[in-house]
Order: sequence, then C-alpha cells, then structure tokens
Amino acid sequence: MFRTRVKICGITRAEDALAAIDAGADALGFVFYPKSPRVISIEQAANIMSMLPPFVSKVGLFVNADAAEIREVLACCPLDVLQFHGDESAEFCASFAMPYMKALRMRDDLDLSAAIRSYSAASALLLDSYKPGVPGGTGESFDWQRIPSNIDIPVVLAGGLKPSNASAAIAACHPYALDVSGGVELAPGIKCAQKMTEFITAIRCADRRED
Ligand SMILES: O=C(O)c1ccccc1N[C@@H]1O[C@H](COP(=O)(O)O)[C@@H](O)[C@H]1O
Repeated sequence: MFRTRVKICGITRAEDALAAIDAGADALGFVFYPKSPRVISIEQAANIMSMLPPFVSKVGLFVNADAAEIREVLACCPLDVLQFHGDESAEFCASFAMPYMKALRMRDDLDLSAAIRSYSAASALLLDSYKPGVPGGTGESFDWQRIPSNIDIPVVLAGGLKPSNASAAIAACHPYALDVSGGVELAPGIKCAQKMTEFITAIRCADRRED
C-alpha cells in the first residue's frame, strides 16, 4: 500500500511538534520568513529540533532569503530539507548541496513543464496555490486536475488542505505527500492536535481506498 507522506508546516511550539509526530507526521516545517505569522527564530527552532525523536524530517522554509541567512540557520538547526517558496533559481536552490523542495505557485499562466525541467535536481516539487502578493500559507486550494500524472519528481501537494479535503486531494492527483499549515491550526502558528490527527487519519483512510 502506498503511504502518502505528511508534512505539518509552520511549527512554532515544541508541544505542537510532538503532537504532530504522535499523530503520524513524517516531516515538520519551520518557517524562516520574517513576514509570515508563523515565523520562528533560529534559537526557538533549534530548541524544538533538539527535543525531536529520530526519523522525522526537519524542513526549513525560506522565501527569497540571502544565502548567508540560510547558512546561519543551517549552522544552528539540523535541517534535513530546504523548502524554497519564493523566486529562487535552480542554481541557488542547489548551492547548499542538500535536498531541497521547490514550491511552484500554480498561477494560471505558469508553464509547469518548463518549471519542472528547471528544477529537475529538486528532491520534490511542492505545488501550491497562487494568490497575488502572498508567497504561501494562503489557506486556499487550486484545481488539482491541473497536475499532470507524469511528473517524474515527487509531488508535494499544498494549499488549503484540511481534514475534510485530504482524501479528495489524494484521489485527484495521488501526490507523494500532502503539506498542511492553516488547515490544522487554531490560530496562525498554533497547531491543533485534534485537527492534525483528523488530517492524518483521513490520509491513511484514503491510502487504503486507493490500494
Ligand atoms: O505558512 C506560511 O506562513 C508560509 C509563508 C510563506 C510561504 C509559505 C508558507 N507556508 C507554506 O504554504 C503552503 C500552504 O499553506 P496552507 O496549508 O494553505 O496554510 C504550505 O506549503 C506551507 O508550507
């Protein structure tokens, strides 16, 4: 049975990180984007990461950050994957010599095939909704039928996911992983243990149905 992976993004509190892992999350996202309501300091993130058990991926999210800022985070936080959610070039993303995901915002005129070719060295492509002026964490979904079935890089689906639409998202495009932030929150940056459990339970049910 294929197991759709789950990333819970926008962790700012240790108790939420541990609740996400208890619920079955495979990866936790830490937002190092100063304008996000879910931004976390390097010190806070390092402290939370020091409490985590092994075998949970720690993902650092950046939006058009300088290489120096990213290196400062990497010096203190044991990140497994970088998530680039801005206009970073493929060369920039690859320059840290570690696994990365490139977020592609699905604006109507996006040439998805060209973007996939550009970021062919990415470990995964994260497909998110497009909302002008907002780089991510929009809480809005996009038309999942726009995702071609033949992408040969793992697809992480994001944008407006929540317990009530996780199953439909999997049925629509069979992604490698779902990435959620706002859909499992009580308030920006404050996760809800019950919603995280409901989200991951819905995914496991969908996985069984797809088998
Ligand atoms: O979460 C944020 O605040 C954020 C800010 C800037 C860029 C990306 C951000 N989060 C990512 O956005 C998507 C979708 O989030 P949501 O579930 O719709 O709230 C997800 O990949 C987050 O990692």
